[in-house]
Amino acid sequence: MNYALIMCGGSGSRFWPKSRKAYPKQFLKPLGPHTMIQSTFSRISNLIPVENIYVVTNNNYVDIIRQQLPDLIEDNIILEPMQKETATCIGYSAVKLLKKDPEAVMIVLPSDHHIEDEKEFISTLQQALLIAENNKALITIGVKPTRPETAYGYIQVGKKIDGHWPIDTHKVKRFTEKPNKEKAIEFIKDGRYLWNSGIFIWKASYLLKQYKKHLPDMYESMKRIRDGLGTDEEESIIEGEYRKIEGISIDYGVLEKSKDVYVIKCNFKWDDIGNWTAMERYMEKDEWGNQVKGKFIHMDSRDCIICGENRLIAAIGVNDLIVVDTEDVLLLCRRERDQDIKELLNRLSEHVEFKEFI
Ligand SMILES: Nc1nc2c(ncn2[C@@H]2O[C@H](COP(=O)(O)OP(=O)(O)OP(=O)(O)O)[C@@H](O)[C@H]2O)c(=O)[nH]1
Ligand SMILES: O=P(O)(O)O[C@H]1O[C@H](CO)[C@@H](O)[C@H](O)[C@@H]1O
Repeated sequence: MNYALIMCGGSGSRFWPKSRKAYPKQFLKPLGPHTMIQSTFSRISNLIPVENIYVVTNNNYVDIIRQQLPDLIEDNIILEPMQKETATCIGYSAVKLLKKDPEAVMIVLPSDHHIEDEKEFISTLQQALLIAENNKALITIGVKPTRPETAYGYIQVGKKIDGHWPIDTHKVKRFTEKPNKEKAIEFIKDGRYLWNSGIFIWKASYLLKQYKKHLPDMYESMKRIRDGLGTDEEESIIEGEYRKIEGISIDYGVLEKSKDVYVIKCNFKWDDIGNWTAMERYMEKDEWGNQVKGKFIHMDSRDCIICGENRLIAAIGVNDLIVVDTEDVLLLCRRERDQDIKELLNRLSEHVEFKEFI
């Protein structure tokens, strides 16, 4: 059977200070009337019946999820004892699904994507499910790149698959997660690369075989978790294994290493609302190139992203700044350094007196 797994345990640090550890970006509405997790859930429920939609998260977010997704089945919340990156949350979820259904095919979805043309999205995933069900394939959805973004994975597209696959599918020649700027520019010039959308389709059993090969320690942990499911020690076994696991993302852990990765190019509009500069694609520019939400007055200030709340933001002669104002935190960041917000939060966490602001 087919299942959807929505990953919803991240803290959205690059979207700080609007996104906070206690209330991360997937629960916010940066682009419209619904929160990002609500849009993700309603989009996929057009393909996967609600009984088969799962959300993997941790205890911090359960109440928000229940409140924001009233249609999500209570038992379909998979709880991680701590955050250990995407390979861990996907592997653990695969083990849980396999316990219920040894033939489970899973669609893995982040909860912070913006997608337009939902019909095309559903139709692409439908075809991908058919391929994954019948082949030893890790399928990714690829996006035509438009800029040398360093926050994404890059897929070098290889040979087209001949045979009876229901949609144009290519072998992935090489997968490079988050290249540096130089490499990203090279990939864009080359023209044979796609971005990795972060949406994956595979058989849960086949994915775990790949863990055995490429993440053997994690695989052993997953086996012990599997054996513990349904026993009195289930909770403590899961927690113990999670403590031991060295967290890694699915991209570095499996996709960069595996020889069985395939890509389907998407024909729907896709975006990752991962950081503040993502907002520039959705905010109008004034004649100075400033993009403004909230109350803003300026003299001679250009190309700034301004996100205010209640206070008036006033600027004189500043350029290329991201300004995000909230009730208790004001962020000032040069535009090209917005990925560094993650590092800033690491530094914040070293100061006990600033803990409440994370
Ligand atoms: N359950 C679970 N979800 C995760 C984990 N890490 C990331 N996610 C989710 O996976 C998706 C993609 O992750 P990222 O874009 O890296 O999101 P993030 O970690 O919240 O954001 P940054 O802190 O800015 O990197 C988001 O929907 C996250 O909520 C994890 O360890 N467990
Ligand atoms: O967790 P991150 O940092 O958002 O990166 C993941 O998602 C990107 C697309 O959103 C992908 O491009 C990456 O390859 C990766 O899967």
